[in-house]
Amino acid sequence: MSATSTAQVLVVDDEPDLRTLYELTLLREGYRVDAAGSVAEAWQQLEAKRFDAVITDMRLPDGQGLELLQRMSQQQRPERCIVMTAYGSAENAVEALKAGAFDYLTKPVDLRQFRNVVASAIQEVTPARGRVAARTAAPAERPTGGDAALQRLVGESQAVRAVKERVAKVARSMAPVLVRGESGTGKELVARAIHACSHRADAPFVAVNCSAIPEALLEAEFFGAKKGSYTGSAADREGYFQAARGGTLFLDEIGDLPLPMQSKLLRAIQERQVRPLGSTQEDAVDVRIVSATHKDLVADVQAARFRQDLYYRLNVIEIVVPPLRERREDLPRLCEALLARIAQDTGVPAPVLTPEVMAQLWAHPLGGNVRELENLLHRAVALSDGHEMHLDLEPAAAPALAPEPEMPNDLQAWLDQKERDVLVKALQDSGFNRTAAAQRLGLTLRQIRYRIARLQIPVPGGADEGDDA
Ligand SMILES: Nc1ncnc2c1ncn2[C@@H]1O[C@H](COP(=O)(O)OP(=O)(O)OP(=O)(O)O)[C@@H](O)[C@H]1O
Repeated sequence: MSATSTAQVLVVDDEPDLRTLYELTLLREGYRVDAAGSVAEAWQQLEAKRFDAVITDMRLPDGQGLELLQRMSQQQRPERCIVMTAYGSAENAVEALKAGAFDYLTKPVDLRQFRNVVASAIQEVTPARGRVAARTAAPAERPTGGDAALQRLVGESQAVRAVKERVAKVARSMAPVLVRGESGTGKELVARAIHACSHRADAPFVAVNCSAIPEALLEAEFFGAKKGSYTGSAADREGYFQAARGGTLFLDEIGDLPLPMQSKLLRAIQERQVRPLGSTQEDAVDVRIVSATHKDLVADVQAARFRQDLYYRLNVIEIVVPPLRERREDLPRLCEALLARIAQDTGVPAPVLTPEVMAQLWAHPLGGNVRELENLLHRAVALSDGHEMHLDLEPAAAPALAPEPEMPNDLQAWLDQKERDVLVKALQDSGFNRTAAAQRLGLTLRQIRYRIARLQIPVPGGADEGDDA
């Protein structure tokens, strides 16, 4: 507590009474407090010194709190910024988080919440080592567990690197994150990495698969239940929100949450309080929400299957995890990492992955993404007779030639498909040696490259890479 007691806070509000109320509340917590009544005044103070946290009202006489926030982030100011928004203006809160606010509070501000939010903002700039050390060591602020979690996300493709950079960047705020991507792409790994890179890393990470919980139990599972509040509840029990206190709550398959539960979740997020089933009291909760879906939630919102306001709340920051077919260059690294993991789990040394097996994998559609790859390798290891590995793939690794239609109604598309099928087959047969495939089809290397690029056929190394010699 001694580190936080010297923390410096700047309060920006144009209403003198409220300003005094905030100042007194913070002084009582042992912070040093300065105050400003406008954007200009706040900026003057910020130019004169550094603070640990800035708390600003949204509407100020000479501008918006958001402007202050944007200016601070442009200048890479180290202060955590908390924004106070009018009740019901979800847009403002979301805007503020997107602009880099650490957190927001809705007015009228609940002082207990106010103290909690300021404390967690200050705690995050002031880890145990003390404030000065934390500041000078800004780039190392992320705990090393975060690096390990990022490394677990194997891949050096541009797409995966972008995901990792975004994870490291967004981990620091409280803003909710929605992770989108097909099944098996690694969304949960991303969520875990966000947690591990955040200052919540020492608190729990609670993963919930929303589609796996019977509807009747959802409320009790999420918010907890008092003894006897429903049939079979023999003791008080915590919900996920309480279990994740101080940490991260990962809501997987959020698109499968039934509408009534969506409303309850929205309320819990907005009010930061949950009421266990059968209880008269609300529990204050401090959790960061990371959710994930493989669905098109925008379409679900349009079809009234998903609440728009909840979508808006969850999707403050979006991370899209690309399917494996868009980052095939990661395959060798992924295979290596997955085989190492399998070897560790089974205690059986991993068999050698031959270039033939690699070519087979490369040509396989892998619609189930990394999870499918993992299963394939598991099976291959189990079936391998020792040294070399063999894959047991479905025969139709390449799309089979379609039966000839009587009359295509789009000739070009039909021809493209034919050409694609032939090229894929020739490439596969040659182990993805483009020179050999071209020769077989009577094309030059240049011609086959052009066709591969035009038809967007995924090949090892990409269509523009050099020769396959
Ligand atoms: N980039 C990666 N590096 C290493 N392993 C990965 C990677 N992506 C996914 N995996 C592994 O693939 C499996 C599936 O990943 P994960 O559960 O995170 O996917 P998901 O997108 O959450 O899937 P679902 O939508 O089906 O829940 C896990 O065993 C995970 O460890």
